[in-house]
Amino acid sequence: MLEFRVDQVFAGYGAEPVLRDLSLQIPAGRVTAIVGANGCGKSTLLRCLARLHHPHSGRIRLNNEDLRHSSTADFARSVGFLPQFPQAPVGLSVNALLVLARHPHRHWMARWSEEDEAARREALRLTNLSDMAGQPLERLSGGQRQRAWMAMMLAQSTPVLLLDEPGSMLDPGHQLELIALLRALADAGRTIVVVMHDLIAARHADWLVALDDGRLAACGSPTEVLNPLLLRQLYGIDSHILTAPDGTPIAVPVRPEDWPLPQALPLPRLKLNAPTGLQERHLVRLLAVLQFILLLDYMVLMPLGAELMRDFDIGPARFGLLVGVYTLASALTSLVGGRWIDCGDRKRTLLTLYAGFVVASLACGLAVEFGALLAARALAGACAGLMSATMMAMIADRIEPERRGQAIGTIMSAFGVCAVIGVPSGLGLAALGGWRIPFFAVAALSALWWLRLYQALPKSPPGAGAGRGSLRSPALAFGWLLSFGIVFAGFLIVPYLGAHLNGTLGVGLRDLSWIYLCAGLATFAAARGVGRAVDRCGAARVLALLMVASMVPHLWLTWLQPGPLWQTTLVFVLFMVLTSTRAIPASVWLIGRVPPPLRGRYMTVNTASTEAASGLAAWCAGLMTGGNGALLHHFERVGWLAAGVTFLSLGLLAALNRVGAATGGALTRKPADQRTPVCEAES
Ligand SMILES: Nc1ncnc2c1ncn2[C@@H]1O[C@H](COP(=O)(O)OP(=O)(O)OP(=O)(O)O)[C@@H](O)[C@H]1O
Repeated sequence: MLEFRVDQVFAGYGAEPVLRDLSLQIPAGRVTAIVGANGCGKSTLLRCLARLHHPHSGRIRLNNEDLRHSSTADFARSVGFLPQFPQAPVGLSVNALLVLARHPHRHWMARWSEEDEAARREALRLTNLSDMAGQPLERLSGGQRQRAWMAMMLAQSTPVLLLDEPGSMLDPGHQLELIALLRALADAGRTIVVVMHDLIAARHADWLVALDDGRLAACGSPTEVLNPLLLRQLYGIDSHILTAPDGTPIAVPVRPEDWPLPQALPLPRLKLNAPTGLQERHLVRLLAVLQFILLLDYMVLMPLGAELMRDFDIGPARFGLLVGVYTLASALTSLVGGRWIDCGDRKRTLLTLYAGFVVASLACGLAVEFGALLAARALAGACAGLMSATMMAMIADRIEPERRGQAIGTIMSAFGVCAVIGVPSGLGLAALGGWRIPFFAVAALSALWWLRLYQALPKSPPGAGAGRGSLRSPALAFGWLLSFGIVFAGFLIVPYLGAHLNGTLGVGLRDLSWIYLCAGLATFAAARGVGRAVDRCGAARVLALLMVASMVPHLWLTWLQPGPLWQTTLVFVLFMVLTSTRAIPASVWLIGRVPPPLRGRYMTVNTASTEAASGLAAWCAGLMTGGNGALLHHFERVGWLAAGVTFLSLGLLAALNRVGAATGGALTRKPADQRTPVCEAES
């Protein structure tokens, strides 16, 4: 058995020594671990023991023989050295490495002996590499490669092994295997010296050598050496020393309280002013105006509710039908037309639908009886539903996920602009010339914007809509259900706001314009903020927050009794802001869960789902409120229902998020053809 003695060694790479006056003993037939902070000289000491680095002064002896005087061949047969970062030529197999390892034992003319073969097999067996013997090293993982180098050390059959961090890349199982192997080798009489950082593994050594800045800080058994004072000296850390079941000490490092926390600079935020940002902003602006016109057509009807009910002599239920038919038609055509939307160029599709919408708006203004108005609203809804889905698909095709919140926020801020400028101007026109004027105005505006889109809207990127695949996934279907719930809750109340404010709360048409103005301004500001928050904090988190908050005005507004105008305005604004901005995180969240090839069709069905929700909600609320003329009854019940549906939707969101996270993990293991078509889920 061989032991090392190191006497007053100074060693280093320049004028300043790394090892300073180092004296220590490395016992024979034992496992000795060298520990210490980065750069304290552990590898330098190991290289000195391996005769690869010569001390400036002092001496190192192996069994009383000065290393400087031992023969190279004898030393190679006695001491094996595994450096921290061993290198091998490309293509060298594990087997070839083991053949090289036997070199010191073979005469240059000698054939591969039985002894060599036995050493090779034994090395492969002990490192669990028999199956990989033919593999080139570069095809092995980091840990497998480390085991191959360990096999090389074993094949050398030297009585001394010097190992520099041999287990740094091993998994816990292979690390335990390595420790057991080192123990077995030491028990069989070999002297093992191993550099390690793992203080938990270090407890398995027989002997610890602790270096501090090139000097010996301590040596002895792990129980003697591992103590908080020494660890503080070596690493500047606090520690707890626990006792393992086998009685050995486990050092648990603890970050000292006085250490300053590292501060990382935040990543620069991606802005829309990148080269592609110009095109993106252009597209977003074009679609935002289009969204404004669609919303104007839809929203202007609601504050005209009281007037329409009086003019056509209909109750809230039939007015609910008037609102609902738009959304139901939109839902039906979205269901039927999904595949068509994905087939051709999206610009052409959008313009075709938009032409139908212009005709429908005109027909609304011209309607002389309730049936004609109903049919015109149905046509407008049918076109608008497919247009919304096409717009969302265009956004998804062209705008990166990290900027979608802002893009969709901008498009949806059209709601605020619509409430600020559109609806009050529409109502102003209605106050001057009756309810038909706003529809004529919408038709004229639509015709103008049709021309602008024809001229400026970019064509869809090649293959953007050519998606194949199945939408039949529970995860996707529940996404639609979530959209349904969110929209259903809002639209139980939204269509009756005009009637509620005007009929029940006694707000005049002029005041109504002001209230819509305030709500529009607030929504406009909030939509853009919510879009930015979505990009920064994640869509699911923002959506959950808005859903919880929106339950308050759902109840408050529907319970509200006639009172001061400021109070009505406040509740109304709160309601509009919290209810309408929920659509921003909801859309971003949904789009993010759908693989790109399925987006167009998915969003069409989603539009169908939301339109069906708004139509059904308007109809349900109409039935619940009953009453005659413009007066609503039991509107507070609608508020309770809205809050309840929001609460259930919140639960669904939480469940989907959990399932999404689990599915995301499963995606990597399932074969491609079995994958659930959910590509990303937010935490
Ligand atoms: N080839 C070299 N040339 C010059 N300086 C070197 C060389 N190798 C190591 N050093 C220096 O010697 C010092 C000790 O290095 P050494 O590799 O022995 O540290 P170590 O304790 O093994 O560190 P680690 O835990 O990070 O592996 C370091 O400051 C290092 O910069």
